[in-house]
Amino acid sequence: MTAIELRGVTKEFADVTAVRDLDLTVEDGEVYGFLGPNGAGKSTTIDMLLDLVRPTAGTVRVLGADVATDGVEIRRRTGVLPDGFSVYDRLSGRRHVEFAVESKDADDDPDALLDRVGLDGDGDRPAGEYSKGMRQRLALAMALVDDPDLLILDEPSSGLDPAGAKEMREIVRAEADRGATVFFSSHILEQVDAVCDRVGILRDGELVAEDSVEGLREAVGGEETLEVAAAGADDAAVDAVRALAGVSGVTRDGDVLVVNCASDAKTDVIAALEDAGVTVADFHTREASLEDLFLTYTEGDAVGSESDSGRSVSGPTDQDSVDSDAAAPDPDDSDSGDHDAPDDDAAAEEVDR
Ligand SMILES: Nc1ncnc2c1ncn2[C@@H]1O[C@H](COP(=O)(O)OP(=O)(O)OP(=O)(O)O)[C@@H](O)[C@H]1O
Repeated sequence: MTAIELRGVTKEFADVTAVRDLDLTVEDGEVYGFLGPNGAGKSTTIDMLLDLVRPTAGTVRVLGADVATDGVEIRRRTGVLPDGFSVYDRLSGRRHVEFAVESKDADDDPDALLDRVGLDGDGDRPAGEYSKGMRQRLALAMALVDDPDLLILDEPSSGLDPAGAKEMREIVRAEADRGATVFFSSHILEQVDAVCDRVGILRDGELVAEDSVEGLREAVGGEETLEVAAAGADDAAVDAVRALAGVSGVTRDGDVLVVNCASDAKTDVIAALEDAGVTVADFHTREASLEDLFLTYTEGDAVGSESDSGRSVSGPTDQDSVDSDAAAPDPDDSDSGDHDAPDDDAAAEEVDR
């Protein structure tokens, strides 16, 4: 069975197309890393999986059901770690987990879940005293309630220290071993390496690559990163480099141009810069890191180009938005249902983030 299936999904907010004609399939039991730079459309896609935002076009199916009509059943089987999780300051961490257990009518031991996410000993403290990383751990404990068939984690490593990020990866792997499907977003490729079966890279709302991390590496194989100290390089010089055969991306890091290119294109790069009147003070190559790989897919045309996507990128607006405080439980609201999703009749047309 497919755990997640998006077909031709587009989401437009006023003059911003956040997601564009997206086809995406995640199979049952897969760990899928959903990557992209800031503003690529990851959270919007996740909001559509949760029916917090309705697509402008296309269909969204989760766990074999239509999110628009079967939201209650889907949410019962799904654990969510939302972006920007907010806590109830005065309530203890344990009370948050208890609430998640009650809202799913489950029988998990809250202390066992707190223990699992490394919050043993902190369960009695008010969550308002928790650090950012502790809040993230708490959100994960709540997402794990009732052994969900699908875990949707939005930037789960955000705020975690390296040990916390490693523990998060171990939990993700353990959940997959149990048979759960895990879909999580990140803008850091390192965090999904070693834990994801497959990675999809989103850029300007479109899926620009989808493969295992190893497959992505192979796809850009033979590439090297050339760092050129070229203080005087203007946009025309950068464009000349970008136009060369064998060059897949150019970014600027201060006075240094970082060029992803085939190894036999290096001399052409230097020659093109010199032809453009640029004095090359120094250059060297470095091994492709995961970060380079990510940049190759997401920022290949980022330097010196006018908005090449044709997309107007403005900040979120309040237009047509509703306030959706879906992240934290409301212990005073006995009808509030799952902590991680709105009631059906409250399904938000748009989310104010
Ligand atoms: N409610 C909204 N109203 C208007 N524009 C929005 C709204 N929500 C998102 N957008 C826009 O849609 C685009 C994608 O945003 P989204 O939050 O989905 O990106 P993201 O990949 O999750 O980014 P980040 O990594 O920074 O969280 C951005 O241009 C953003 O400004």
